[in-house]
Amino acid sequence: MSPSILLERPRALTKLLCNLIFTRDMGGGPRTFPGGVNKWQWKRMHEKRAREKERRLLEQEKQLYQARIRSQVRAKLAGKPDPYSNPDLSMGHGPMSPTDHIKALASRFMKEGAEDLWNEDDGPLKSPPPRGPNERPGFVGPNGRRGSIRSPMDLRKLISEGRENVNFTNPSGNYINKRNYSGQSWRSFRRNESSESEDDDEDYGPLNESPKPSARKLAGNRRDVNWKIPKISGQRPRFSKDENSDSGSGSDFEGESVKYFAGNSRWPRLSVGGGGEEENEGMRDRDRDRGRERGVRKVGSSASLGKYDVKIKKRVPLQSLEEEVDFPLQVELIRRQLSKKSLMDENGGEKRGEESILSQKRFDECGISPLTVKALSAAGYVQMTRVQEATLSACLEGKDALVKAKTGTGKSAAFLLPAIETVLKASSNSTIQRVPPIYVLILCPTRELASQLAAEANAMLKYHDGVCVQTLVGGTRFKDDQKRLESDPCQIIVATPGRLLDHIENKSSLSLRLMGLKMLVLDEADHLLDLGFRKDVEKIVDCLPRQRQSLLFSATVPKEVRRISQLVLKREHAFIDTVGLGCVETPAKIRQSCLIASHELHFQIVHHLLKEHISQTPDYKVIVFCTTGMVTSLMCLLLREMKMNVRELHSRKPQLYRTRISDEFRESKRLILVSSDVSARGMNYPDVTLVTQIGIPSDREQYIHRLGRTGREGKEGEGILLLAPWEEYFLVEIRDLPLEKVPLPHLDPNIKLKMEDSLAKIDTSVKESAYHAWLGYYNSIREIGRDKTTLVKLANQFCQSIGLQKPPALFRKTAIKMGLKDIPGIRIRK
Ligand SMILES: Nc1ncnc2c1ncn2[C@@H]1O[C@H](COP(=O)(O)OP(=O)(O)OP(=O)(O)O)[C@@H](O)[C@H]1O
Repeated sequence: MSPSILLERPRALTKLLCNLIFTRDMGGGPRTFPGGVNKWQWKRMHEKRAREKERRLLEQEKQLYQARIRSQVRAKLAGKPDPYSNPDLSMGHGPMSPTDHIKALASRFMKEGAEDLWNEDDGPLKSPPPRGPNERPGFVGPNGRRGSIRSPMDLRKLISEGRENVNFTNPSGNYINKRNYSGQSWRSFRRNESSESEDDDEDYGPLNESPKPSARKLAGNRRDVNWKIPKISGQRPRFSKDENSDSGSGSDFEGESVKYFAGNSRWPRLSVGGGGEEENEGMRDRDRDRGRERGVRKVGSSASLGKYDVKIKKRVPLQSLEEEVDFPLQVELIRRQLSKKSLMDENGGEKRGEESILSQKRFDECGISPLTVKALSAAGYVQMTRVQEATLSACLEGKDALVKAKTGTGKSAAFLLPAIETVLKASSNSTIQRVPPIYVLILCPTRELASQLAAEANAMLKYHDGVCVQTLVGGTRFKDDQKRLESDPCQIIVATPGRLLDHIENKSSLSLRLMGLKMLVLDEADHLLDLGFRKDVEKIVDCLPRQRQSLLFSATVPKEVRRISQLVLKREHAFIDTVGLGCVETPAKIRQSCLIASHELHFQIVHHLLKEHISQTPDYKVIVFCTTGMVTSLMCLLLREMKMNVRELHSRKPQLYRTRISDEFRESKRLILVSSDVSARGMNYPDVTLVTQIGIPSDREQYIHRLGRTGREGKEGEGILLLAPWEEYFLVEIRDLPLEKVPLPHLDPNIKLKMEDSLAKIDTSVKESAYHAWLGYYNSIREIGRDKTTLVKLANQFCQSIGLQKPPALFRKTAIKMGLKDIPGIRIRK
């Protein structure tokens, strides 16, 4: 439309402007529907048309039916033979007799499984009122109830004549399914209901059941309980909270469920709460009465059987139930059942000696280089582990993969072997290049893990001359990295994201070398794709060639990670889960227990647990995980004061020290490592006998990884989680894991005094830093960090437990950042 036309035709201009404004306001795309309507109006219009069409068709059917009855009555009055009783007519294509017509309708609608054909307007919404002895349907008696002049056709008889397996009425006049009816009282029938009723398809609602509940209504009324799809037999689809339900009533309900009853004439109301059989019966009567009072329509639509429509049971629409029940919770329940089962299986397997992580397949059968096989044999690897067997062929084929396998099952070798093969293949294919390409990049979250992976890769490369690995991790001099990279060109790099990004952003030659990348591996992928690392990982991935193979490995793959893994993986990647859906994610041979005690007892309890473990385990090797670096430091100092053989490892320590301690702990026995989360993931310290976690881990995944430092390679292990009472909520997150709550041990009062003495000897600055770190850690945990007042109170409890008289002051800036500035109990530094 040219501008001049618009100026000449102001209406066209207005319309165009309206369209523009309208389109923007609605946030939709351009108007593409005829008649100037938007998509919603268009949709509504079509829905309305469809409804009208349906109504018209039903009206036609009704008229046809009435016409048949009229002609039959007329013929009868005129003394003529019933035109529809003519067998020629009824057998042929002519109009049917009313009886046959009803029979036909009945067979169409009343057969088993045909309930799906019933539309929402079918049948009476309320059960027919109880009839007096002289009352008949259709006749309005003096009491206002309907009766009938003529005896109604006995539809039940009609149906039962033609069909064996149809519905019968229960003693209260409601229909039940024949196969469920045994002539008992309705209640006792339900009680004695056998496993026959286990078939969901046989679960029907009562005669006067309202149609399917409105999704919105149900959702609106839903409370945070475990909803269960109820098993209902010949009764109103009833959901009730399990606590009061009569388990002997044969209702088949387990756990909590929703009670759902006809609260208004059309839609059932959903309520949560107790209510046994009696209450429900009473409810039903009340609903019936209410329906009567309001003159609820008692006959169905024209498509129904009119007053003979004694349909009483409408199958609970399974689809709608699936929508209404809390689906994630249903999944969770199933998961838990599977967990239990798998745990039992695993325990059974244990007994049969099936707990080994090894598979039957040998490395020399899987098509990897013989030199690698030789190196593996030298390292004592002959057979593959299960995860290696499950992943190796897909990885060697060049597929992208996301792999989940339990801790300590050999994931590192599972990606290092294909990585080495990739280098060998690429090296043999390439010509001499000016900048030696890096073929494999392995990202991992910690420096110690990077060193460990590089060491493992080097062991596998023992007989491959010319292939080498380098690490790029923080805590070392950047210039040294650069020199190393130049003097000793490598094909495999193991890096932590931060340091690698430094190199990429510094425009070192590394960026150029990464252009030849063939394979990217993310070890501890879920952690690397977590908020802390994701940005760096995204930036790194942006600098890598798109034509590459990507492998993601972890012992935990939460749903969000599965989704965002697409950042790195190709769409058609393989997801290899060797844990199995619904199976316990922790190794079966780790005994897990939990202790709940107030903060002031924590140090004593830790001391007691360690002493006990040492006395029982001559070759003990223990890791004590603390929430933060400074709390780790304090714990280590305290245990050292208590004359225990401890080392500390956390990010506050210089890298050289960290490496030394890590190596020492790997090689040693009879040593306790007090560590922050730097040792939580991937670290393979052999034969750790006990892992203790003090305070809540940052999340469920972190609990699993920390615990996984023990019980590796299918060996036995022990894990103890020590929580303060207010931290107990965390147990819900790990409820599917086999954790046993144990009572508090008896604590020696002398140890308490000794502990207090030892605490007094520790420098106040360490305790103050521990308080600040504690506050920062828990402030970042959603569940408690939101309630600042409570958080500060709890922090002050912790403060007292570490022997500080009053909480140390915070810098104003820090307090503001943490949202704690005006919270009572917080002291601000002047
Ligand atoms: N094929 C094999 N045969 C024998 N031992 C193996 C084999 N593969 C791996 N291992 C050993 O199993 C142990 C655990 O391996 P690894 O550290 O790779 O586990 P992981 O699954 O990566 O654990 P995490 O989830 O904690 O990172 C190591 O000691 C390793 O040497």
